[in-house]
Amino acid sequence: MGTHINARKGDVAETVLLPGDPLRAKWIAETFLEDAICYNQVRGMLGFTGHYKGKRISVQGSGMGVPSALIYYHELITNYNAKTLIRVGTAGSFQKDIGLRDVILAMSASTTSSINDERFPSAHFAPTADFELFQKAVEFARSQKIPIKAGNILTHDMYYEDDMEDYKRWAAYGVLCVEMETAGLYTIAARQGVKALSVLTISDSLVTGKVTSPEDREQSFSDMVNIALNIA
Ligand SMILES: O=P(O)(O)O[C@H]1O[C@H](CO)[C@@H](O)[C@H]1O
Ligand SMILES: O=c1cc[nH]c(=O)[nH]1
Repeated sequence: MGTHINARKGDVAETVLLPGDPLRAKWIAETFLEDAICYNQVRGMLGFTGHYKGKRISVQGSGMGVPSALIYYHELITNYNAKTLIRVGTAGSFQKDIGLRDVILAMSASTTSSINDERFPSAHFAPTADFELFQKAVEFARSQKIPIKAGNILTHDMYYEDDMEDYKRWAAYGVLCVEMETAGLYTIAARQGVKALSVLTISDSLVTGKVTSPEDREQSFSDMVNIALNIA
């Protein structure tokens, strides 16, 4: 039914959690969802649908970077009728008071991606979170005493830069952290009239050089998943 997601129309829930890593999708489905069924294996980009507290939820890997992620966001919205898209991703800290495993809500996403240059020649669209989802996430995190920070993040096209000190330009403007998909998510959500929010966990720090393990990135960070599932 889709080029990159091969499922039947009703196989995907209206609410979809979106990690970049397909194995994080599998871990979320196996750890948090009841009766989870795998609906997609095309290119190994696993997608599952199950139930959380009685609500039908899907979780779909999206790959790394805006071009890959937009393929999955587009097919989920236009082929499978997804209405609420919540990214659950990792990010690198730009600020010294943001450390490993801290949870970040992306209110907006600055970007080095050129996806909107054609849409808005000589102008700049500001990709922004859905207010209702954002507000619910803040309320849920406070109720569970999960510390969060919220603000502008950077969606970068490159993980490895020539100058790894370049982050300081963004940090000076208060940008909290870097990842690689949210600006694409907020842009397509705005265009298609659906809700989107990115909930991120800091997996490494560009300030201190500290990193988490690959296993951590795949299989931990349950605070962000709990936030995403409970606002879904
Ligand atoms: O952990 P995920 O969701 O993949 O997100 C981050 O991790 C990847 C880079 O390691 C990029 O996709 C970036 O956005
Ligand atoms: O894109 C990303 C994701 C995690 N950490 C980074 O430094 N960059």
